[in-house]
Amino acid sequence: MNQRAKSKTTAAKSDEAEMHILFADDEKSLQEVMRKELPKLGYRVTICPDGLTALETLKTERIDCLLVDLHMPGLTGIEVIEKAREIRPDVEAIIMTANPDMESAIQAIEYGTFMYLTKPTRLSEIATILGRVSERRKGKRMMTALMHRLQRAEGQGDLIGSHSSMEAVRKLIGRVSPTDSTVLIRGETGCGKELVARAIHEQSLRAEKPFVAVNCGALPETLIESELFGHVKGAFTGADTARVGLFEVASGGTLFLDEIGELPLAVQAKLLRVLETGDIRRLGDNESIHVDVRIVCATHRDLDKMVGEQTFREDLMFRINTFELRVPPLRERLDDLVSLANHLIRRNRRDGVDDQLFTPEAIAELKRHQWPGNVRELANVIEHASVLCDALPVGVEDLPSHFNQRKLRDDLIGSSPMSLREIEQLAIERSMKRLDGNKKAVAEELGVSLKTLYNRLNDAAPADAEAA
Ligand SMILES: Nc1ncnc2c1ncn2[C@@H]1O[C@H](COP(=O)(O)OP(=O)(O)OP(=O)(O)O)[C@@H](O)[C@H]1O
Repeated sequence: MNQRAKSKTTAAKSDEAEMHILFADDEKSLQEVMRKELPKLGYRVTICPDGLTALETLKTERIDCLLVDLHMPGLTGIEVIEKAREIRPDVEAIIMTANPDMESAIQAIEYGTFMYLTKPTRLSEIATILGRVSERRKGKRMMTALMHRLQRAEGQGDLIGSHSSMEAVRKLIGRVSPTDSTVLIRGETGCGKELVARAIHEQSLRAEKPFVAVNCGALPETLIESELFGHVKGAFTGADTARVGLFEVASGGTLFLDEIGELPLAVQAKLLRVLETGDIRRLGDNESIHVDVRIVCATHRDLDKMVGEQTFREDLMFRINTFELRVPPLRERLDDLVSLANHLIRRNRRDGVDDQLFTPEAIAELKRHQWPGNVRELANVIEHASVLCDALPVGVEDLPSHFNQRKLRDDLIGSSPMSLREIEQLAIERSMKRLDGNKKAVAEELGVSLKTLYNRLNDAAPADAEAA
């Protein structure tokens, strides 16, 4: 075996010792070679003398990769792959044949075969190909893991809320999704504009194609153009390699331009041209490329006012607001707060009883808040609570300190008269209890220096404080 094959052997062993290969071939000598050599490459191997045995094995064993001969007794390699797709859709497949022909090669492509090899095949070549299969599987697994993490962080993408204003939003999404119209989503920060954009994409005919979101406000002005349209090598200082822009990445799908109001005027002009012609030009390129992308935009800014102030182009405004959709702020649909809070806590916690995830006091506190940061602010509050709360339901004491302070104020207003000193001691006691006696955190929460806190604790219990 050559050096390259050797290095692949090591990689396979460390990266994916468990890749299970089914080798099917009626040639005895090849069976023996594979039985001996594939384990040396770090793979598990099952040998089958014909296609039917291969199929039976596929039903009972967790096979990751098929390495099959084209012409075998019983079933051909192509037939094995075709049937394998029904049993294990994610199985990778490699065909080997001493008699290659165009028809079987085309069929192999149709069934998503990874490689069509002509015999005799060197072992080093097989080692390299299996290494690539292993890499591909690793990439797929990583992608699945990332998707899970993203879903855990962002939720399943369900649009929660049964308030009439949300029902209206849902209805509009249903109407506009199947069309290719450009949509402008308006709403305050954190109210769910991106979630609405995703819903439009998912209910559209483009659902299987990419949904690409770009925050126009988060990119430096110098980078926006190359980010959106791409650039050729050497287009500007630092452009060492060519880069594909997000318009091309989103090809066939939806491009979500978040915070469109932040786009500089020069880029607004270019965007307008792209929307009118469907053609983009990479920076530094003379050729244009036609792209088929649906545009959905969002903003929390007053674009009409910006048009009046000439910071947003009127013609672009007319182009993007073919269809407008307003997502209501959370304070206008507080009836949805409980279902949202329940949904959000389930991103982090599985324990507790479904309809008792918050105490009535905690819900009352949450409902009293004005939520300037909307659902995103609520999501942050709930995340905070889910970390602090030992066992559900979440109580007022698990909410961030400003909720507690409001509770303290209400308690004090309703209590019998107290001296200022008593009120101060009460506030300290509450914070000490809540923050497990962490004096630094207590001082921070109460907005006093650590020294002042120690003085007050000394005033209350000189002997204890000295001992501490
Ligand atoms: N109706 C909803 N149901 C469930 N989760 C929601 C809802 N609305 C918003 N969220 C959640 O709140 C967070 C903020 O939502 P999103 O990013 O869609 O808001 P946005 O309006 O696009 O924010 P920004 O203005 O900052 O871009 C996300 O975690 C999202 O999953």
